[in-house]
Amino acid sequence: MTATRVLVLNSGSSSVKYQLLDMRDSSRLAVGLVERIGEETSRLKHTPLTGEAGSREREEPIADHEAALKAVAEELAADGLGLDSPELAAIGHRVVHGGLKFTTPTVIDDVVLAEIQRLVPVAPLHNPANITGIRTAQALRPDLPQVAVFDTAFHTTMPESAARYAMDVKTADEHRVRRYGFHGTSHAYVSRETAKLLGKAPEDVNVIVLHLGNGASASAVRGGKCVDTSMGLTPLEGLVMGTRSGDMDPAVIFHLARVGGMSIDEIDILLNKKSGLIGLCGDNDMREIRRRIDAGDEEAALAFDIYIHRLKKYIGAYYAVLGRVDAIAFTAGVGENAAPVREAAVAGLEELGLAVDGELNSVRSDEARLISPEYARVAVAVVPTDEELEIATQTYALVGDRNA
Ligand SMILES: Nc1ncnc2c1ncn2[C@@H]1O[C@H](COP(=O)(O)OP(=O)(O)O)[C@@H](O)[C@H]1O
Ligand SMILES: CC(=O)OP(=O)(O)O
Ligand SMILES: [Mg+2]
Repeated sequence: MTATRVLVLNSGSSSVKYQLLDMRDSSRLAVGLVERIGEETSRLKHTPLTGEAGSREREEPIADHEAALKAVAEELAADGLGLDSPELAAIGHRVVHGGLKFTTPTVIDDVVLAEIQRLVPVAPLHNPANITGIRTAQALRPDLPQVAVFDTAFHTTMPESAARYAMDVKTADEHRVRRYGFHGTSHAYVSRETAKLLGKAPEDVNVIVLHLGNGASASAVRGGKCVDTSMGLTPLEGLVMGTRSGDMDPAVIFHLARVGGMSIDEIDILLNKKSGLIGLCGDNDMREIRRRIDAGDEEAALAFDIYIHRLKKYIGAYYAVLGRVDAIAFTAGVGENAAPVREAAVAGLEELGLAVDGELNSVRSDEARLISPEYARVAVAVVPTDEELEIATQTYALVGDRNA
């Protein structure tokens, strides 16, 4: 039997998203999500897509990523899609930080795993979860190729002028301090899908991709290659996010330490987990923020305005970096669903050829679509991301033929 299935694991700081795909036609056999790992009650939502059965949910304490993955394996087995299947060709893992070493998907061995471990200090919320996911999957199927697909890989084409910070070169090099960028799998997929939507080859289009999830980043993509992105050494820089501050004067940190008496670890937690939208108004979910704004809540309205102001600055900056922009693509949870964010982000930018058609913008759909009016010089699009499909495609391209 030819093994044609790939299991994809996207382990986040407190969640695991997973998909089992059949790569003969890239169809999904099962999808699911484990949330609130390590909290009092965790939730596992599993959806088999092979038969008539609908989604199943489990609410129980799931202590860590190892327990989460074991629960996922049980759910898959209950549908006859267990990890012991001979049809499984590989397991693909999202790995957030790959430094400069990993520019392509990579079969994981001890050396690769050690390098991912070495990068934990620059992706403290993400790489540890990725490592646990890999180790647990290896224990469940030691015979299978495990492939790492790195968030940083797509950004390794950035020129030094965009990737380097303006600081002492020796210190920067010694500690590998530079812009790496993240969400690269999404930026790559969405920029390609945007070209497709325009009926053009990726080489022929310049796109600004706005990946607005809980973590959020922007990228400038010229002819299919990333030339700048908003996240930096770590996923803290750039846009206002659900719980992360994004850009600020680095001296804020010295001030909080010297004058505020805070420790470095306290400041780290403050800026990564208690800032952004949640720090500004107590909520990090854009749905809740919009509901509060509609009810007249001024704190939520200011948080929204700060979020949009930053987003607009990046649109302007990347417009200038690219010189010519063919499309702006909104993606991820907020970008795909929050019409008011899309409308506000391009409001007033008609001189740049940017506009959003109110009616098109209000349509809800899972399809990639244009939301700019016919006359606009620059296409504005909503392009759903699919990091799991992209990871599965890259994984199977690397190891699929080993099994043929
Ligand atoms: N219908 C919706 N309207 C507005 N915002 C939404 C909607 N659905 C999801 N979101 C936003 O998307 C975010 C999650 O995005 P997602 O891309 O899944 O993030 P992550 O992968 O970082 O967990 C939520 O926190 C919420 O702010
Ligand atoms: C890198 C990053 O910020 O990822 P996420 O949005 O999944 O937190
Ligand atoms: Mg995400």
